[in-house]
Parts: sequence; C-alpha cells; structure tokens
Amino acid sequence: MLPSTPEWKSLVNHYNKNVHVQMRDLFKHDTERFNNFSLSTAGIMLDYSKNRVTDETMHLLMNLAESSDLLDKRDKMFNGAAINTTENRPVLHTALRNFSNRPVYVDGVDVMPQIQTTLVKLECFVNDISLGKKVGHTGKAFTDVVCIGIGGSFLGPKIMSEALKPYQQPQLKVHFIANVDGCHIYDVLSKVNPETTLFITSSKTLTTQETLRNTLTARDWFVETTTAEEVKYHFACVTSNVEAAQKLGIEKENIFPMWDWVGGRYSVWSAIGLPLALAIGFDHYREFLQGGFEMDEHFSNAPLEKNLPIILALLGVWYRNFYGAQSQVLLPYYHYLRGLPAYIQQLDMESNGKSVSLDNKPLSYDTGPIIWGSEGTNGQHSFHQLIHQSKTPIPVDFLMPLFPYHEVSNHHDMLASNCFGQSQALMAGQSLQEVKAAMKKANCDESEIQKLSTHKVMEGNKPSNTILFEKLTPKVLGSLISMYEHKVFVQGVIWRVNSFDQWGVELGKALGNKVLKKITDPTEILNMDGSTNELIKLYRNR
Ligand SMILES: O=P(O)(O)OC[C@H]1O[C@H](O)[C@H](O)[C@@H](O)[C@@H]1O
Repeated sequence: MLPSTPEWKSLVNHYNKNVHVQMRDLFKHDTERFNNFSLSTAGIMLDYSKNRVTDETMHLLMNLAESSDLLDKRDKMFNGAAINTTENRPVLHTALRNFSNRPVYVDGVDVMPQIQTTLVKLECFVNDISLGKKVGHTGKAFTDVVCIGIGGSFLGPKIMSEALKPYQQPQLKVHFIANVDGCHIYDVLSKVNPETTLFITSSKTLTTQETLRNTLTARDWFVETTTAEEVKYHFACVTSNVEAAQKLGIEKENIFPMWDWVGGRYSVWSAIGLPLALAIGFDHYREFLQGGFEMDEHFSNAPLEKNLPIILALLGVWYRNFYGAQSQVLLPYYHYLRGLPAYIQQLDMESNGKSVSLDNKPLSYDTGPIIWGSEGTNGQHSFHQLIHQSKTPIPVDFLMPLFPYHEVSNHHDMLASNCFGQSQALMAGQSLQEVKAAMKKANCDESEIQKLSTHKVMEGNKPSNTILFEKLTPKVLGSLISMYEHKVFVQGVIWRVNSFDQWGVELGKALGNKVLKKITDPTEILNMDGSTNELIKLYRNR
C-alpha cells in the first residue's frame, strides 16, 4: 500500500521535521524564492512560492511521483491504452485537441480521421448558423440556442461560454437547461420564440433522465405552435448513442457523434462543445482546443520539476495526505471565470472521490479533496474569515488575468491588490506582538488591547498558489482547463485510483427511479425504509 512505500515514509519524516517551518522565514532567507518556486508555460504563470515547501519537499514529492510510474501512465493515456479499467476504455480527450499530426490508435484504428470529420461537420454547422444560412422552419435566422444537458454535457459549454463572454457573438443568445426542476425550463422557454430557436440536446449516453425529460418538454412546447414536421429544422443532438437520437426524431445531419473514450467531465473538447462554438464562433473554439493541446505538450514533455500540472498535483497531495486538508478552494479574481469552481468540482471530485484502488482494494488514505470556491473579492466579505483564522487547513488557488477586457478605470488595480493582499495575509499572518504594536500605534488603550489582541492574531503560514495569465483568451482558457485535468490525472495516479469512472453516482439514480414509480402510482406498496416511506406518503398527500 502507498503509505508503506519508502517515498511516502520519507515524506512523513520530512513533514514531522518541518511542520513548524514558517513561510515568512523561508522568504526571509531566500530572496530568490519567487524565482525558484514559479514557472510559466502556455500563457499561464504559476507562483507556488507561498507554499509550505522547500527544495527538499519538492524533491521528495517528485520521488513519490516517479515511484508511481507516472510517466509511463501518462504516455499510456495519450496513446490510447484502456486505462479506465472498470469500463475497459481508453481515455482520449487529449486526442480531441491533438494538433500534432500524430495518429492515436484505439484497437489498431487511428481515431484522428473521425475526430477531424466531426470537427469539420461542427464548423460547417456553426458557420451556417452564424451566417444565417441554416435557418428555422419559416426561413428566419436563429436568434437563440437552447442547450439541454447535465453534468459534463452542461458544465463545460456553459462555464466556458461565460468565461469567454468578451468573445460572444451578439446575434445569438445561448441558454442552458440542466436541472429537471421545471423552474429551469420554464424560465428559459418563456424567453425564446419557437420560430427562431435551435435546441441542442447534449448527452453522451442519451439515457440521462433529466436530459430526456427536458428534451421532450421542449419538443412538446415547440410543437404547440408549429407541427412535428418542423422539428427537424430546430432540433440537434450531440451523443455517442446516435440510434437513440434518431429515435427522438432528430435528423441525421443534425446529430454530432462522440465516442465512449471521452469521459463526460472531459467532453467539452468533443462535439459537446458545440454550444460553446456557437457562442464564441468556431475560430475561437479552435483556439480553445489549441490551448488545451499546448498544455498537453507541456505535460508530456517538460521535466517533472518544471511541469505545471505535476507541481500542482504534488502540492495537493502534500496538503491532502500530510496536513490533512479536506478541501481545496479556488478563487478566481475575474467575474467571468466565476463558474470555474463548479467546473473543477465535477472534474476533480467525480474523478478522484474514490476509496478503492485500481487493484480493487479498499484504500487506507484520503483521495480527492472537496473543491469549492467563488469569485474574488466577494468571498473576502464572507468565507475568507474561516480560511484565515480557523484551524482547518485550506490550500487556495488564486487565479487572475493581468488585463481585463473592460476599460473601466481603477477597478482592475483594486481587484489585483485584493488578490495579492489576500495571499500575503494568508502567508504572513500577524503575530500577537505585531497586533499589540499596531494597536498601540493606533492609540488603543490597554484594556482594549487586552480584550481584542488575541482575536486579531492571524496564524499565517497558510498555503496558496497564484495563477496569472495576461488575458483570458480562448487559448489561455483551454490551457487552464487542460492544466487542471492533468493535475487530477497525476493525483489519481499517485492515489492509485481510476480517475475515469463514476460508479458512485449510480445508486442514487436507481433509487430515484424506484421512488418516482411509488410517487406517481399510489397503488405501489411502500416497502422502503421508514423515513423514505413517510416522505413519499407526505408527497402523495400534498
Ligand atoms: O452526457 P450524459 O450521458 O447525459 O451524462 C451526464 C452526466 O451524468 C452522469 O450522472 C455522470 O455522473 C456525469 O459524469 C455525466 O457527465
């Protein structure tokens, strides 16, 4: 098991010896610390100097990575080996953004030609809609796109479109419906006109309850004012289950394929990205893919100690397994990137929230952390209190563009100063002595100093990464997402879990379906647990 490996034990010893080391002192003794613990690649700069690490820590963490056969496993992923062992599938989201001209084989067949054919089909579809060549049944250009899908078939297109708002095409409004909660579809449908609306159902499996229900409701709503004949002009589908899409009455030319070797949470790079391509235009969508590819090349070729995703992953393991950090907070200091924590939540928590190893053994150590967060500076006025002063260690990723797209003066300087100020406060803290001195300087009287000084102490020594980029272009966003994907991959390798399945979501779905039967059919016997039976009764009698 992992904890009994010499590499892990060395890290335990190192942790015990250095647990009291203060980052403040590390900075004091090494004026080059920023240069030594930062790197730039693919348009992204990572400053990881505000972490509780020394050269030795990084060296020991790299040893851990090497001893996990990381490099071999990385190459296996890129080369199409069936590394998703529980589903016996390769994991090839990287092939979807492979601009290298290198073939990628699955069972002896190069998958690149089918990827390229689908990209061309997507490009034509997107351009035809943008240029008003593909129109609704009355000949009017589409003004709205309603995208129906959930999980990976929703978060990627929605959050990436939001993040790239400055690139959005003004003539087309893209809306998203994920939840089966009728409020969601009601809200969206009340804003659009069936004559000029295109519906896209996105579902890898096309068996997802919420997506099927929403698609049928949208279709009924559409047919109310048109006829079933008109559906073919207004409905498209992205799926690996082409047959089921045809059964839904969707025209073959409006069906975009994907493959079972693309995981849902990695699928924004596939035709699932269609809503994003419609929102920002195909050329920008291609730049997004290129950004992903640039990070892939870095991840594949850079040495361990200069490898951005590997460094991020190892820092995460360091805090998760040695400091007992239960969560990781993401703080984008950029309003348009506010959805990032929700996106990384699915990516990270669905990938590494596991407790069984690849060789089917229960794990004795923690794996994926809880991912949470929201945009800065908003969090500073609510939950940052706990990050600064509670006993719980919460490593932070700060993210910020150096330049905004707007020209509103003064705002970006203030945003940046808050971002840097927060990481500084977390790192340096404020000792009792410093608090007292500051209070004296501010002419506080002795009793006030006695009463308040301990409350104002900031322990400091709280770790953070700062991730900066010039502007959040489609390319940089692609690199950023690819960076987090590889971070999660590396951690999964170290923790020896399958990062590409998600068996844990199945039981809830199955039970939800059983409950639905009992809720809708009063003759069904209530033979579940006491609580669920009573809840169903209450619902039936409402
Ligand atoms: O794309 P679909 O097949 O509709 O799946 C949508 C989502 O549902 C599942 O429950 C999985 O947990 C997700 O990984 C997936 O992205």
